[in-house]
Amino acid sequence: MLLTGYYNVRKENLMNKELRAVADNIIDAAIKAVLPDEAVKKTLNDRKFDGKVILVAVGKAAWQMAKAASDCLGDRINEGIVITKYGHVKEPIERIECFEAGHPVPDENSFKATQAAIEMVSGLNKNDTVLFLLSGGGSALFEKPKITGEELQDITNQLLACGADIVEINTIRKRLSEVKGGRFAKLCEPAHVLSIVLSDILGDPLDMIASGPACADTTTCEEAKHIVEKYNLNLSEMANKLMDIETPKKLDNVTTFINGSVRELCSAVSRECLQYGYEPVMLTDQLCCQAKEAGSFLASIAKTHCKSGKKLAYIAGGETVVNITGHGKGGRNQEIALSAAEGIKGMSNAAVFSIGSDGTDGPTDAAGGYSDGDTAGVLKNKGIDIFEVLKNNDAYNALKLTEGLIITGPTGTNVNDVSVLLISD
Ligand SMILES: O=C(O)[C@H](O)CO
Repeated sequence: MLLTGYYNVRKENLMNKELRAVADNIIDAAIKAVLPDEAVKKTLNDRKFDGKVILVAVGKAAWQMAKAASDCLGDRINEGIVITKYGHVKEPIERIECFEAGHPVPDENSFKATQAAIEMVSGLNKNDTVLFLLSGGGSALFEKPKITGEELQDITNQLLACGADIVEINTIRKRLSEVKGGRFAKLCEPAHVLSIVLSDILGDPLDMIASGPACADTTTCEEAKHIVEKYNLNLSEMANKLMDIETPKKLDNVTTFINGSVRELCSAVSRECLQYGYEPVMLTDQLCCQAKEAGSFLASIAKTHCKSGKKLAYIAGGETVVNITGHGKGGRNQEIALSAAEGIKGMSNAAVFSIGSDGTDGPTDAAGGYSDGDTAGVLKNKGIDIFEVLKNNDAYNALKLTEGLIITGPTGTNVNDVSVLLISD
């Protein structure tokens, strides 16, 4: 079954149907290859548990990870809880209560579900295990704030708008929370926490992924206070005081396995490109520049190699950023595809696609975008200027007109983004 929505839409605007079909097939297969199921099962297979097993799964991939654990351990799991984003629970899982909650800003359901998880892990003893399945998105979904919910939402909005990176954002989040920065593992004591983590942060800093609820914190009060000052954050007296309280620096009850990251996504894309006869060239798995720059860069590579007579696939994994200057609709992957469109204009053998592996790019229903040599011309004929669209951050509406949106729905995984330039012979 194809995850991508391309086959459900009209295609007459697209010049290169073949490249689009290849792109869709690569995306479909690569996402399946980075679903967390096999990695979760591999970690759990043959593992012996003494006492109770309580499953707590948190993040955008929580349902998928919990389902894999449940398929593997069956009734060895006593009870459990899934806390994931709205629309991400696929079906009930036996013995496991599934909650959906707010992302990227936590909401009442995040708080309610987290309280239920805390109650589930309290009163356990030394022989019991908390099976903690963690993926990105967890910072918003898993939260019991030390300040009011309203203030936490306000500070989250300030952090998301001020240009702070995820490490800075999560350094602050940890101090405002009863569960982040290793505090959830403390709440599980004396039970053992077996933590399986899917990374959505470049370089896999364990204590930063979903703000590290079961990981000793490496950040300090000084760093937190510096971030407050740097971005001129508006904090209440209470929130300011919390910046002075240290998080756990050592945890004795946790074992952690990292089971997937953007490297696996890039490798999966690479393997799929080979299947279609495209020689893969891995540019980076640490892409972190402006989305627009990444798109222009891929287009420049196309200019150099489009006459090589070879089938080539240039792959860049990571997570780009968008500086919001307009009021349009879009996401970083859609901006990459659209900004590449101008540079590959008129090339009959080049296409660029870019997707978020979780299936959500920005606040849209698209996972990312696709453009080829025809995209810029189609938009021009409709009187649309790509530079103006990018200035207004409106890539979604432009790509919709060229049938360049890639729609997968929630995928069940979350290992950053991948962008690909395809050049056919
Ligand atoms: O939840 C979060 O904090 C981000 O997705 C990074 O892991």
